[in-house]
Amino acid sequence: MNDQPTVEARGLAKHYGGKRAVHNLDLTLIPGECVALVGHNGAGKSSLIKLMLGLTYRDAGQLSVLGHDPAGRAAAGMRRRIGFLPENVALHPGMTGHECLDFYARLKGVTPAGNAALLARVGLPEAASRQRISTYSKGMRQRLGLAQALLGDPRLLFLDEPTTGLDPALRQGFYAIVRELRDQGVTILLCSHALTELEGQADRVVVMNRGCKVAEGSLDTLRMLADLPQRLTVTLQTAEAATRLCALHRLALPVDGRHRVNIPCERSRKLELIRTLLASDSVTDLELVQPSLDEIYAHFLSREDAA
Ligand SMILES: Nc1ncnc2c1ncn2[C@@H]1O[C@H](COP(=O)(O)OP(=O)(O)OP(=O)(O)O)[C@@H](O)[C@H]1O
Repeated sequence: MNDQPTVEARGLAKHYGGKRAVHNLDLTLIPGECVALVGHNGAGKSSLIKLMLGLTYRDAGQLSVLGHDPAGRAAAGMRRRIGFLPENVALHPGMTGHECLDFYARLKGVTPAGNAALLARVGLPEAASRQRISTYSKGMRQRLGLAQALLGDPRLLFLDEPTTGLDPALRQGFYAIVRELRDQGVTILLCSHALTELEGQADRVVVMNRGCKVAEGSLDTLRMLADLPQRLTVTLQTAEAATRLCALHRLALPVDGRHRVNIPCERSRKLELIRTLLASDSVTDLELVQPSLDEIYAHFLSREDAA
């Protein structure tokens, strides 16, 4: 597999009037990786994608996409090798799925010969592709949007909130296609707010806030960097034992009536605490709960806000 970066950005910046959308951003994407771009609304994710697509021009920095400056003269050829699924994909309601895909194939300058296979690949049955888009469910529209993004076998794929509104089965199907593409060497940049569903899907996560990259790494790396306390969920035999444990750790009393107490615990003190708890006869169960991805994400954003 070719390891030349698909995207290389150095000190990238974009302003809209006085408003900072992307600031001093460095980013490298290589073939065969799926990178998740996460951040609050207005963090600059779409602005970054627009720069990489050559839809807007940077104010500062260097940017190379598939070996070209996306704002340069040779960019049209480069764009043919990029697929883009916008958050709100524009599909003409009066067209059938087939007609719509043919239309986008012509726009992109690729042959529509493989369109039927492409529709089958994204799970849009032949009969459905002959229906008008106005009759489509959200899942069908999203699958057609993905087929549009896959036209011309792109080497680089931008997916903006691709799973919003999809049921769990469709989401799984969607990620199966993403994994297949990644294994074929396609670079995938996926914008998402749904961090929990990225576990096992994204090789790397880039966290953006107010136009800046504030953290980057695999989910495990981000977990380690955040170093948030884990939590021990302890189940006790009696309400009295639960009350005593709460008092010992200065915690609020359990409210679910199941004698379960959640004790936050620093990684370095975990084993000591577990040993003490196991020595007590009143403990009937013990579970170690890791900080959720949403908590890790909130940690990086709050750290930046404080700075
Ligand atoms: N065309 C534009 N004109 C003026 N300001 C803009 C324009 N596009 C984006 N912005 C501003 O740039 C900042 C970054 O916006 P952007 O759409 O890139 O964020 P985002 O992370 O994609 O948000 P979301 O998750 O809501 O899609 C915001 O403050 C936004 O208001």
